[in-house]
Amino acid sequence: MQSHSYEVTTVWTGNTGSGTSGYRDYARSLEVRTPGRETLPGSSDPAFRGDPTRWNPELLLLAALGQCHLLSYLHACVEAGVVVTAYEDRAGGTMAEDGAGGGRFTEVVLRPHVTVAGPSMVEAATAAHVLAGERCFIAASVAFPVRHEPTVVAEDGPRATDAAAPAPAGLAQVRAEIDRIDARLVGLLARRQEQVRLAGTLKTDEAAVRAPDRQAAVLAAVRERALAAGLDTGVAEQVWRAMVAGFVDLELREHAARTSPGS
Ligand SMILES: O=C(O)C(=O)C[C@]1(C(=O)O)C=C[C@@H](O)C=C1
Repeated sequence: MQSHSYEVTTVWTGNTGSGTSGYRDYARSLEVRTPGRETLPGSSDPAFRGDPTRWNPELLLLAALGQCHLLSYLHACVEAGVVVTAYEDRAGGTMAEDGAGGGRFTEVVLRPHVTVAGPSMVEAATAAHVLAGERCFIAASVAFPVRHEPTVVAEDGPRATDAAAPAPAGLAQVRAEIDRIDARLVGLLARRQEQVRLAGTLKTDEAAVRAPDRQAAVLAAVRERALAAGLDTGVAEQVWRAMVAGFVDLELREHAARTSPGS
């Protein structure tokens, strides 16, 4: 498992001369610094004597969740073949005080408004928010629900009748694109094969190689992804069944070679 480390420096800049001699005697100003970035002016929420022109921790928490969802979402859209052309999120959060000096966020709602290149992408673009929500590292790290109220629209005008739109592609052009996609798929399958081979070396017998439960889990996951991406689930299932059968055969051949007498 890969891990990543982060560091920021937070410096209080609000000593007005007498330090924290009294609740009203100091400013809440601070600076958040990290090498190579602009310094972020921070403060507390104005409800707690903060400066309304600076970033408070509550806003930064919303900003972290909003950024993280945006970035996870764009990636999920690439995988789903969805072309996003604009994204704007208006996130809101509720923090409740507990009456004893503490408090906690009870909920954050993200309201991303997304524009995609064409009407055929709207459904998959809406579904991609679910995957993005699951993958967002920051949402996965907080102890309150992060809800999504997304809206997705397609860019104006039916593309095919758009005067500026390119002429419909001929069969040769379409086939050239299919060939390019196939070339990428072959590369991905070669990478998959490496991992499958590795898995095979970690298995002790034929039953473990066949692993029907794992095959069912792979198919179920692919079905969900296909639904989210707008890929026909029947096509996805046929392709994956055939592909996994091929890899099981490969693993069985290699397993037999490893365990045959004299090998
Ligand atoms: O996950 C594994 O154990 C694999 O070996 C990979 C794989 C696959 O191609 O997805 C191949 C053989 C198993 O029957 C199950 C799944």
